[in-house]
Amino acid sequence: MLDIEIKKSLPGFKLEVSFAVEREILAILGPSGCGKTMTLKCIAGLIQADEGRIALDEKLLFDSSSGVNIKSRERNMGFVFQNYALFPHMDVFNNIAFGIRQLPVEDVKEKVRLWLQKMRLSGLEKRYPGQLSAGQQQRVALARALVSEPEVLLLDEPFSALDSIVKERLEEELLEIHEFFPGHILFVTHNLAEAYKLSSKIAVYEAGRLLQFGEKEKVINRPSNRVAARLTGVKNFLPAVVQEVESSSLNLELSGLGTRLKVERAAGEEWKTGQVVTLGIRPEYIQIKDNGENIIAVLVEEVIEEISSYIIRCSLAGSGGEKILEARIPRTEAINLSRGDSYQFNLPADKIFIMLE
Ligand SMILES: Nc1ncnc2c1ncn2[C@@H]1O[C@H](COP(=O)(O)OP(=O)(O)OP(=O)(O)O)[C@@H](O)[C@H]1O
Repeated sequence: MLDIEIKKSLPGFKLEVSFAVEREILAILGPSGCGKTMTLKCIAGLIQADEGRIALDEKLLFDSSSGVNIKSRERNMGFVFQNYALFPHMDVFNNIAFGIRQLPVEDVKEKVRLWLQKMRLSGLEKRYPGQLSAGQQQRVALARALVSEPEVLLLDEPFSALDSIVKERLEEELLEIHEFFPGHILFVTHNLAEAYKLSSKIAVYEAGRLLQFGEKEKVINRPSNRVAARLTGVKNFLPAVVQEVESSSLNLELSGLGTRLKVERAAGEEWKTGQVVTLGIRPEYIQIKDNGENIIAVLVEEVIEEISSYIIRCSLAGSGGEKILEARIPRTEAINLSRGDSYQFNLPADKIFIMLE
């Protein structure tokens, strides 16, 4: 287990996070400047936290209370930086060999050969970083980080500078690496789709704080608060009042509209009749349907065509254009909508989540 508790203050910025990962891929997701890179650097020992504790299984790497601070190079971690940070004056072979240069020459050759092969770099060992494509440079950076068989792989926006085809291939390679890499992988991203595709857990950051941490399904489907919801792509928030609390569901009334909606109750959540809440639903979970439960009348405000879906912005009927809902409907659904049309949406009870704010 990699167990992390970090506090670090800089002028105008404070990072305070704690979480633990267990040999899985964790995505650290959040907007620019929220402390994602700083977290990786503290874990790697490249910068020192002011307070806290970092433990890798039984081994204490950092502990401010007992003064433990293991040197970066002794932490057994591989770090891949956003801009690859390859040594420009070294060829591919020597870049990859850098972290194991203390080993006997034959061992170095064998290990580098293995990683050249694994990362599809065979034949490029004599090239310099300036003679490689961005994707090749990133594969060298990954090989360099993994050749020393680290226990932790830290990736700082590893794919952000790549075009979508190269990025997709490298994402698949990362998933393959994970199959034979027995350690922990932490990767920083501000791309929700990438976080969801690659990780099993997601940590959502905002301004140096951890807003939510957990299984990716839970983070996506049950955001803990409005900011975490927004950061994970939820567009729809509506005020409501709890009308009835049943064992596995709740009945809500949309404030100011009187529309009743049924919501599945998540395990462990306690709600009371009369409580004012905010209801949230992701645009892709809204369906076009005019019968069954949770049908809501809307007025189309805007239709945007994307490659695979229509983004439909609507106002709730009776709200005077005040309450807006956004739906993402697959283009496989034959719809013919334009601004001003009246329509009906279905908000599935198991896809709505509710929050106190
Ligand atoms: N050496 C430093 N001295 C002072 N402030 C710093 C230093 N390094 C980073 N910061 C500040 O700390 C905050 C967190 O930076 P960090 O690089 O961790 O952000 P990030 O979430 O990785 O952002 P991005 O996605 O833009 O890389 C930012 O406000 C940044 O300006």
